[in-house]
Amino acid sequence: MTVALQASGLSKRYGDVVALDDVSLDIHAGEIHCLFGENGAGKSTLSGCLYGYVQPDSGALAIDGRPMRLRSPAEALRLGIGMIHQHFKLVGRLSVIENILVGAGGRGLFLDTRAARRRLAALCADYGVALSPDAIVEELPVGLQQWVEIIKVLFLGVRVLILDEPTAVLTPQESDRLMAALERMRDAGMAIVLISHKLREVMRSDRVTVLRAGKLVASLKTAETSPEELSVLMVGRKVSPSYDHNRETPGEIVLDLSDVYVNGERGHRVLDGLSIHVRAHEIVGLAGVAGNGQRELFETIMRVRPLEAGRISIDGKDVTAGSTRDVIDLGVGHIPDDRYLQGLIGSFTIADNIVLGRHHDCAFRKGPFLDRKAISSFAADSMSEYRVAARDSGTRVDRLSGGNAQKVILARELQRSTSLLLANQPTRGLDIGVIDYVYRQLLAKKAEGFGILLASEELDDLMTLCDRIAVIHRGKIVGVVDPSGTTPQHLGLMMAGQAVSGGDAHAH
Ligand SMILES: Nc1ncnc2c1ncn2[C@@H]1O[C@H](COP(=O)(O)OP(=O)(O)OP(=O)(O)O)[C@@H](O)[C@H]1O
Repeated sequence: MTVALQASGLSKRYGDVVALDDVSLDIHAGEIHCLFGENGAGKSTLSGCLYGYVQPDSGALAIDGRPMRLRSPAEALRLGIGMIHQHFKLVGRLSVIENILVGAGGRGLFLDTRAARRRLAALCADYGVALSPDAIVEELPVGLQQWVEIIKVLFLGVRVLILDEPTAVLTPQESDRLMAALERMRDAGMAIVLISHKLREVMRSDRVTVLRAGKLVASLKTAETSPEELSVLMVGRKVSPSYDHNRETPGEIVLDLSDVYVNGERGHRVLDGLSIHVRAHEIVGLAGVAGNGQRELFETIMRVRPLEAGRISIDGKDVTAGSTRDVIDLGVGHIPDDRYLQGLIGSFTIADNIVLGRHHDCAFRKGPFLDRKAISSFAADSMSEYRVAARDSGTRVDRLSGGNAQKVILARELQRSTSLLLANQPTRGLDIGVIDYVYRQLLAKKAEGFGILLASEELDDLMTLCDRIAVIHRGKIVGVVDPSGTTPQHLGLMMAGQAVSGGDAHAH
């Protein structure tokens, strides 16, 4: 097998944090190579070094056997190395073909539009993607936007493609399609580097490299390892948990939406007569393909969006005309699906993010002033409880790894809520050890008497945790199922609007 990309002795520090510690590995052509490891283990830093985005403090790279220094991503692209990031780098208001031409033009290639359209059509046919060249990128569902990114890079003829948690934003069906496409690229001789936290994807790779605390702990042929061995290598223990599912009788209704109609920014219906309720001691799942109104539903409950019609009450109080502050004051916690847009202020410290919205709390004030000492010590306790890996609570949140940033939101929202928790994709980007922790936290809150509304594109989350699962399609609840009486396949069909189930969102 030819080595397409070779790293030797890569090390990188950020202040006191050793993000990479003397890592050497070979990436072969014709191979899907997974990078696996806990949140903060160094996967993004390593892939950044392979793509010229991060400059290592020491170590070397060789491409096709020739020593090379990658000073920038543009240089990496010129040498045939492309990367797909978690946050897409597309121009939303431009069309698919315009985005592709911008990418190609940036590399100094002249491409006439007709030839580009032909090439786009051929690539779409090859990978079975239905992408119209004139569609406006921001109007496309996330799964297709990701394909624009991928095709933009394939246009440049890359031989090494690095993908940073590409399936985190995809439905199970879309993830499957993407994995199949990566296998085709591999079969065509490309080298694929895939960062993933999902064991079922990792097990589809050819080789897996496990990182722990910046060190390479193993580089194995996937066929010769197992999910159990990988989780032991990754976190130092076996993670194949079973959860205490206390199916107590649900209590009072803590959240009640009836016949809610909401319009989006462009005047179109985003919630279309939606009704759902959640009781105390109950976790209600919300299953749906991204973009079917989940985010709008959470924002509506948080009173960020105005209602056209309908009623919302929380803990028996009508909040239809209320404000976000009113909702927070009723003890509602909200874990949003986009941690950087809605959940955190990147330039603030961990401590300031953990007490965000609670600055008036007397526990954090000394007369008219903020009690910095109290805030720091509360934040330090939260960090150890939620295992946020960072030097101290004065670290800026935009310096954290994705999973650790998510833990900061969880710490804040789980601690400040008292009755109702709204969780939208709470496990996105988390490693399996942390997911296990989050599951236990949510079940503990349920046992305490919380009502929880949980949206997740990970059907495993819903099947494991929920008492009922409501399926949302085009802004409506199209059915409610008991997780023990359904299968992921049936849920998938309901999510696509192709199957119905008995019951409505008000059924228990
Ligand atoms: N720009 C930066 N400044 C300071 N520290 C950083 C920076 N980038 C990364 N780090 C630190 O380096 C370590 C490795 O981070 P990295 O993002 O590579 O981890 P990861 O394995 O990709 O994690 P995740 O699975 O959570 O995305 C972490 O402790 C992180 O906080």
